[in-house]
Amino acid sequence: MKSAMAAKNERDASAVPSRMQRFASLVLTDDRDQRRAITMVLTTTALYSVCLALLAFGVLYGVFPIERIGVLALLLALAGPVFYAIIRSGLNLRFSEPKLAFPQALVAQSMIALAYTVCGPVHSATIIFMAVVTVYGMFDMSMRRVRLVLLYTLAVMALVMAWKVHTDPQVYQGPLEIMYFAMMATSLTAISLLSMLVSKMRKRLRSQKDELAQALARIQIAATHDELTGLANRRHMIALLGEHITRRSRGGPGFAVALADIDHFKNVNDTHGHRVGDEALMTFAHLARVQLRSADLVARWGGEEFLILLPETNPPGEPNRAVERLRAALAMASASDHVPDLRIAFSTGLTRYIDGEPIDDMIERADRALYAAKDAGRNRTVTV
Ligand SMILES: Nc1nc2c(ncn2[C@@H]2O[C@H](COP(=O)(O)OP(=O)(O)OP(=O)(O)O)[C@@H](O)[C@H]2O)c(=O)[nH]1
Repeated sequence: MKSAMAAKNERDASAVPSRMQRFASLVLTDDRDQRRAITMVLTTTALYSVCLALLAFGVLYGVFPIERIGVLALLLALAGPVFYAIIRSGLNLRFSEPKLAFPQALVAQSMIALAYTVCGPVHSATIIFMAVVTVYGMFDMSMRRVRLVLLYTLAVMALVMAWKVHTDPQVYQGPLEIMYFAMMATSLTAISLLSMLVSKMRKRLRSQKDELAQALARIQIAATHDELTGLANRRHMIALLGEHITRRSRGGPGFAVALADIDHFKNVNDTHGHRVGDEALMTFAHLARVQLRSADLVARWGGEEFLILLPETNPPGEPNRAVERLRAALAMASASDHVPDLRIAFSTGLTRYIDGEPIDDMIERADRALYAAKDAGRNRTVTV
């Protein structure tokens, strides 16, 4: 069996980030979205490195002279680090699309167009990289931006091809260039259409995810709150009491509970109707929120009964004062807009939590105190 010390050391070790994690934090940052953006830049940088290696290979075997590819090589070497620096510094967060997929796609297509003009006999092979860029954009660009990148690419390539046919007809032969352009336009348009479909699907998925999150939040509120008064419900209050008991067992503050029951509530319903009765319950809930301390928690325990959790804060006796403040406020306030003269009062059973006792024992004691308050003439607090 592991010693307590060994287990503690293990826990401590897992809390300290490993060297690898620290390196990843440094290079990729700890922000999830920024990490995704940087990962994309690093991937394209790797692709640019492969292109640089291919250029070096071409120069080495005399496919094209070194002076012709100088500018392209410089751009390929700079593009990745420049985008990395922009994103790593957080400058990208100022833009509407922080991943910078759109400008990166435009830069990539421009470099490929440049490669097309300098790669001599292998120029037609560079077109394939344009398809790669379009596929990349699929996951991060809106439909509008995919369309813009396509139009930009086709326009630039039409100009580049026409210019090369005119200035270097030996290598860039008119009929062949027309065929290359047609093949490129067809494949890029097809990929862009697919890209737009994916973009549409992503948008739909995102809105469904948002709707689900909202529905979940609504369900959580419905499961923990009372519909009429908006107060915590009995189930939620039991969970809150459990949390306070756990905190207390770990040396946290003590607390008291007050079980409050509206006096002669049946009369309110019988005399003025259920709707006015509901309004009276809402008035109680509203004033409880306003009059109790911010740390106090109120729940509708059932019917016209409410449970107030009163954490013990200095000075002692404060819980009782909070309840009496609520009593005084209710005595002054109209309980219903429909019956302006209607006032409601309540009786309270108040008790402190005794360390180690089960929740039910404390509630039972508060209930007994509540009955004693009713027996003693109502509209008062009995503390046990
Ligand atoms: N309008 C309304 N009435 C409710 C609701 N829940 C419970 N009640 C009513 O609350 C009344 C409770 O009546 P009783 O238990 O006899 O208590 P009481 O009339 O307040 O008498 P004491 O507690 O002895 O002062 C019943 O008439 C219930 O119908 C509710 O959500 N809305």
